[in-house]
Amino acid sequence: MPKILIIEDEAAIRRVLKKIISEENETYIVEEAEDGLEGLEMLKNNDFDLILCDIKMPKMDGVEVLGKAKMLKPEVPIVMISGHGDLDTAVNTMRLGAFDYISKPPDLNRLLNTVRNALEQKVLVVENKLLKKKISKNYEMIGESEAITHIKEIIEKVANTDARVLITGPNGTGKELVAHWLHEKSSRSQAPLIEVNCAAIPSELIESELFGHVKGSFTGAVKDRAGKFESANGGTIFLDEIGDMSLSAQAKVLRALQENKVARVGSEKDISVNVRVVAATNKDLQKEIAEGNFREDLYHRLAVILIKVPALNDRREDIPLLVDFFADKISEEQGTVKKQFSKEAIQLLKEYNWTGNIRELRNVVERLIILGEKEVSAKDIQLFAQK
Ligand SMILES: Nc1ncnc2c1ncn2[C@@H]1O[C@H](COP(=O)(O)OP(=O)(O)OP(=O)(O)O)[C@@H](O)[C@H]1O
Repeated sequence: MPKILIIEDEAAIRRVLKKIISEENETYIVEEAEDGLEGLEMLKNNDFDLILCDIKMPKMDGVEVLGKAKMLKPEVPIVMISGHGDLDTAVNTMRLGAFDYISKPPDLNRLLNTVRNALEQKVLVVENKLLKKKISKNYEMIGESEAITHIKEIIEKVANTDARVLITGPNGTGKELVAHWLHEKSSRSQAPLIEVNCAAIPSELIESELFGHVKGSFTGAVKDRAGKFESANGGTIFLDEIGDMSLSAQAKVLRALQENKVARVGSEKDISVNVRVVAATNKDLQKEIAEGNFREDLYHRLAVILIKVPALNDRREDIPLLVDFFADKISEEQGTVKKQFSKEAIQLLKEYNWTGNIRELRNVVERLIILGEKEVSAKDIQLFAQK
């Protein structure tokens, strides 16, 4: 059922809007906020499908509410309500991402049409996003820096072998991307790539997750179950965050790598598997070995080929390409015209003090696209950097 939020300080207008909308369709759920602050608070805590927002309001005006709401939930369409004096502002808000505007006093037909269209578009945007996520091979590796070129060369060379690969690098630098490329470019690409996030699985469950179990082998093992190694048979297993794996699980993985065999928890029977192993970690495994947290023999088994993915700050020359790539993707996802970034803006992004995580760059590009003018300028970036 579509949920609509009206942010409007005049109680009389709120009442009229609510009455018209609720009477039009009884499945519409209409909620009200008296000012922008209250509206944003409600938006934070609830999922709305549409917002109607007045422009002139005390505490926080509608334009500011629009900017903040777009940052919080970019997919929710916002229709501005304009009074006599702020028609120009209303027109301008469309450039800031408003879906449409209506004038006070609201014209019944125009209001209902706008509400219908906005709700339809919301459904489309969300569906589109989901589809894109599903079908897009989200694994394009952007970059022409020396470091990225070197990584691409290694991938080309080793993808089609069964050599084990250990990928290291800080969080969010593209380790998972490298693993996907290795799989996609290998002769195993028709078989599955099975990912296991070793840090996310409690240590007492990791063995059963990786190797499976037989019914009754522990409380909760209600039936036989195959593990990830078996599921990945013929393909690749990607052991992400391997530096976080317990020592006892490491011993089991070592055996699987040495013998290409696994045994389900609670069973004596060995099962042969043909799996290529790719692992990744953001930890310094040499240090973990020195501290007794990681098995040296396992390290040597895993790190036949070592790929080090650099942090974003060590490959700043790729930032313009990445910004362009993300701007493309974001406009595609939002169904809007791609925004350009001025040369000066790109330069500032190149010099920005990043944490190194590429997700941060993507988020910043998305925010700038939503809040910036037709072309994102150096001023937009300076304003952003002050916050
Ligand atoms: N070279 C690149 N080109 C395009 N996108 C990239 C690139 N590197 C990373 N990304 C994107 O950045 C995000 C983080 O990448 P990824 O998940 O591969 O990093 P990670 O190192 O595995 O992260 P974590 O350590 O958090 O698991 C993803 O959305 C990915 O698509």
